[in-house]
Amino acid sequence: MAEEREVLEVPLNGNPRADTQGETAPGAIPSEKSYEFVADDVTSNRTNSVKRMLIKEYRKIGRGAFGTVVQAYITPNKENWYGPFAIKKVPAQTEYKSRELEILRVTDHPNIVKLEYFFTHVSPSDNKVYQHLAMECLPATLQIEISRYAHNKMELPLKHVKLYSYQIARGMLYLHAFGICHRDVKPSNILVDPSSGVLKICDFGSAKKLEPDQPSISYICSRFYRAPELILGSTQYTTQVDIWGLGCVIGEMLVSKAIFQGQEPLLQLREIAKLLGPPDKKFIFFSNPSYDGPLYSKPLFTGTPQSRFEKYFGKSGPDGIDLLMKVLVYEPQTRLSPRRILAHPFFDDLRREKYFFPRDHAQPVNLPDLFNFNEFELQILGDFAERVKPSQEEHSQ
Ligand SMILES: Nc1ncnc2c1ncn2[C@@H]1O[C@H](COP(=O)(O)OP(=O)(O)OP(=O)(O)O)[C@@H](O)[C@H]1O
Repeated sequence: MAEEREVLEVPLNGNPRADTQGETAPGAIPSEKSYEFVADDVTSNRTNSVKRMLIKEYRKIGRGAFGTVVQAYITPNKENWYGPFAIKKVPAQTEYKSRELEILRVTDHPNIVKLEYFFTHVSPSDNKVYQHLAMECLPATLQIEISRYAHNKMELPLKHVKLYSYQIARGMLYLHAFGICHRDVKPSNILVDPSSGVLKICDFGSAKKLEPDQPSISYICSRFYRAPELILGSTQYTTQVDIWGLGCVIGEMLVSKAIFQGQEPLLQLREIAKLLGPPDKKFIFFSNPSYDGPLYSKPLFTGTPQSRFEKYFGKSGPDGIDLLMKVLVYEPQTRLSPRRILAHPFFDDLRREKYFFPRDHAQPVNLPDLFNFNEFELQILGDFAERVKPSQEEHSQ
């Protein structure tokens, strides 16, 4: 999947070359305090070449359950600095290969974070070996972006919701075509550049290539974003668990808070039933024949699910409500597929108008390229390609 590309040598204060797509612009190395070390076996993910490199780490930009993420620059000769990168450090696995590295090595897509280098290094603080994944660095996560608006008692503008939702779905179209299920879709695992509108899915630490008829553990995914079949304990789930996560993320962008906030794992299903209505007994049985938890079979609201969706997500308009009602569906096989999501009228604005207003910008900015599909994506889209792409007329506006 990943194309071989020429190694990128970006001069420290120079402009990145025009063909440096995916490489972060260098800028000047910050003068703040840094931690430096030499790594002997830095592999370039683009060329597979292995070099001894000097790494300069600046600041911690993320912390997860398993490791930390730092901003860093890398050089083979102290003259040409590459970066900034986000280096994710996780304890090196000795007994089995890291799935995150395996997946990032083969993925190559505008909406999937790009791995540039990887290496192992012994941490001086605990003498343990850590795997280092040096990825392109984006300025924010969707969680940060949502909370910036919420802080000012605002919600993300609808155009931004569309722009971000579309790119998540496009990333999923690509991943799911390979059977890769992310399994931890949530706003803090979605990177964004709010000034350009570019979005990339990150954190493949829980991801797995699902094989038909092979069971997978159900205890994955952060609680608020877990698909109903995972809550019920299904071990035969599909990549559609990510589509549920996408629905939760779209809802969260609209209302500035997680839409299903179960205080305990099984109460999560109750939160879902408050919007969707009671889950069907057949669905529960198919998800897990030995499920013996609460069924929430009594309606928790009066009126129709449609009226609930309208009440929760009225801001998204009829198209947004229609999309959410087709994504937040109990039965995974009925949930929309990524290509049907991309073709949904909710995204027609993106096909019609080529600009958006980033936060705090009075002037419009061009949308990132949302329709530069490669041959592989066109193949997966099939007949849908014409519905997803802007029509020639719209394009020339
Ligand atoms: N490429 C990147 N660019 C900028 N920030 C990043 C990047 N990758 C990760 N981060 C930051 O680091 C945080 C943690 O990264 P990541 O989710 O990959 O680690 P994790 O240990 O799996 O975390 P968790 O346990 O929360 O899922 C992200 O939420 C984000 O804030």
